[in-house]
Amino acid sequence: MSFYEHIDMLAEGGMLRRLGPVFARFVTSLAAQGSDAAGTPLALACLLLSELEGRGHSCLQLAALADDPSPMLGWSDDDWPALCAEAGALPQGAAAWQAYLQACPQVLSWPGGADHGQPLVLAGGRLYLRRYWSDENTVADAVRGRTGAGSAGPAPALLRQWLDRLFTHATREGGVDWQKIACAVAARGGLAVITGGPGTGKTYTVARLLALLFAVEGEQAGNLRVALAAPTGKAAARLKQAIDDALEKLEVGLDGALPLRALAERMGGARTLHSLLGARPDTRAFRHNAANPLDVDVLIVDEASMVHLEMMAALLEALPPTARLILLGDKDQLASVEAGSVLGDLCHDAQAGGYDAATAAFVQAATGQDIGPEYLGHAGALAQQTVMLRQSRRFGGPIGQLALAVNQGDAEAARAVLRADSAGQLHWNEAAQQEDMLRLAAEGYRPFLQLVQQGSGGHEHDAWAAGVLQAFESFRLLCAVREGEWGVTGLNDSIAQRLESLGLLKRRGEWYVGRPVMVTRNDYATGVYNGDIGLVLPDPERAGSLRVYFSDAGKVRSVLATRLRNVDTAFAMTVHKSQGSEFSHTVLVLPREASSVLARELVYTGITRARQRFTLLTPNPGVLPDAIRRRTERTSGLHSLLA
Ligand SMILES: Nc1ncnc2c1ncn2[C@@H]1O[C@H](COP(=O)(O)OP(=O)(O)OP(=O)(O)O)[C@@H](O)[C@H]1O
Repeated sequence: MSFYEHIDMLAEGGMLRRLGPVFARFVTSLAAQGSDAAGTPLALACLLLSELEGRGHSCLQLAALADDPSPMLGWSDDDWPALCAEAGALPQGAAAWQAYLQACPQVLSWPGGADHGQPLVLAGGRLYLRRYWSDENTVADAVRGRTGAGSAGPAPALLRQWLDRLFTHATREGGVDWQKIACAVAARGGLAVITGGPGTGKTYTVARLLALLFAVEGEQAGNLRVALAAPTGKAAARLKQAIDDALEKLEVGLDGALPLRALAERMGGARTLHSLLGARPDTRAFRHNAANPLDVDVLIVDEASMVHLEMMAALLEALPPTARLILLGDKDQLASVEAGSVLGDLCHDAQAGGYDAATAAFVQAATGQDIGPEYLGHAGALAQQTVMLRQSRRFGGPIGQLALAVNQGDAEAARAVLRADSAGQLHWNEAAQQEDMLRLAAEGYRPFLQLVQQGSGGHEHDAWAAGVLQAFESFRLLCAVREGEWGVTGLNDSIAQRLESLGLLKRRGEWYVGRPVMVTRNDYATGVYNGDIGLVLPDPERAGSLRVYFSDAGKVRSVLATRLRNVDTAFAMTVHKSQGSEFSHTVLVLPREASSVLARELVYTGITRARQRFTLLTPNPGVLPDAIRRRTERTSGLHSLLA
């Protein structure tokens, strides 16, 4: 078999993205040497690069080409050696690959090479698709510009005066109040990254930061343009609600010293990043960019772990240099579905701290606190603007212990927590059958479906729909994979069948009352975005017609069902798509077979979606320790660019 026949066959069999062979042929053909037999080392590199891009990596380390990337790709042991043999004489080792690629006319060697718009870029021992190379540089340049020397903020004494009033709770974080430090640090620069697990007070902190920024503005506070955003509508709505509530309480706590409620009202709603940047149909370009920047002084972005590289680059480009950016998120969660692991890369030093003497002195002056010696060091400028919140206020119980054990990669501890008595908060069905899953789903979805069946009963239709949407949020079934016996696609169908057999649903064709749907593609005409979740309910205006109801920044919005084209049923959804949401009872279903996608970050993200109850279903209990031990590594050059 020839190299190209082999890769076509792998693509046919689903082992490779279909794009890979097409891309490999396209790039090799550019140098007019592209008969199917020629240029195969480059074709091999393109194939691997395309495959990795599809799995969220922003580039390819040449070392991976020189080694066997099969474990990273989850391939069988035979395919890579076979492809290498078919590709002919290959460069041996990373240095030889470097020399070979540098000589290819399709590759821009950076720095130093002449730029003719080549599709590939070789930089720092990494091979990139040009787009990601450019995005990584945009992000790195913007981060450097926003964290470099010269960023001046209000005087530490002024910060101290307000911070002492805003943080009146006793310090509980082992003597260091990281929340207060986060506020001080964020107030002094053009960029701050605040990371922490669920319930560590990211929103609590950012509400106080806003109050602080308003306070130091004095009489000009009303002119401060603040924007709140998140990758999904749901996360945006949660952020807005939490900030409004916190500012309202703070105004009372400060005896009216700051008109925080009025300022919160002026801020307006929170938006998705797509809508903030002005996404347009049929183009990747946004309405807001460097030439038409966003009209903001402070931008707060929640759930930043979900923001992919391309979006972060677009956001930073559209942000005026004078504006302050605050990124909030949990660095340990799954990275974005699309390429990049931006928050993880930005938080490289967050755990260790690495604060230098200047930061320590500033923190002492602005908060009255000493950063413990264990957190001092010489990390870079970004680390000086990064704070990790370390104590969970909401997650102290068994769910929190489980999340911690998983995050630390301690499979034994995770098993022990799961098996211990947790007063009903944790449950592990170690040898789950489909029937167990169906029983749980019926029990979990019954309350919302009963509300649906009761109908609005003469009440205001939108208020009723809001209640149904809220009831739907109390339970969710999350899967690790899409396909197979324990994947989203099959489970959705079986759950719908079960609910129908129990008389909770009446399915008639694709659209039926009570069907939860997840939008799978941005649709600008109807204003729904990838990841939005809605419920199919009757149209109050037209008998027999159905609408899909979405919760949008605290309000209810609906779209005629037949206008939505790209949706999936969402009784079961992937852990990836559940990011940014929390449910009272979350059920995580792992598949029977271990795989490269089944990793620690996925299990951690699944667990931390649970507010009060977490149930784990494993048809094969052995996959759990395996998943906890495996880390998802994403290749990216961002950390090196920032170092
Ligand atoms: N310093 C504090 N003192 C008292 N209560 C606090 C403090 N910090 C946070 N809380 C409370 O703990 C709970 C969790 O805080 P918050 O919602 O801000 O966490 P979070 O990190 O944003 O969580 P998530 O990632 O799940 O959104 C809230 O009820 C909040 O009011």
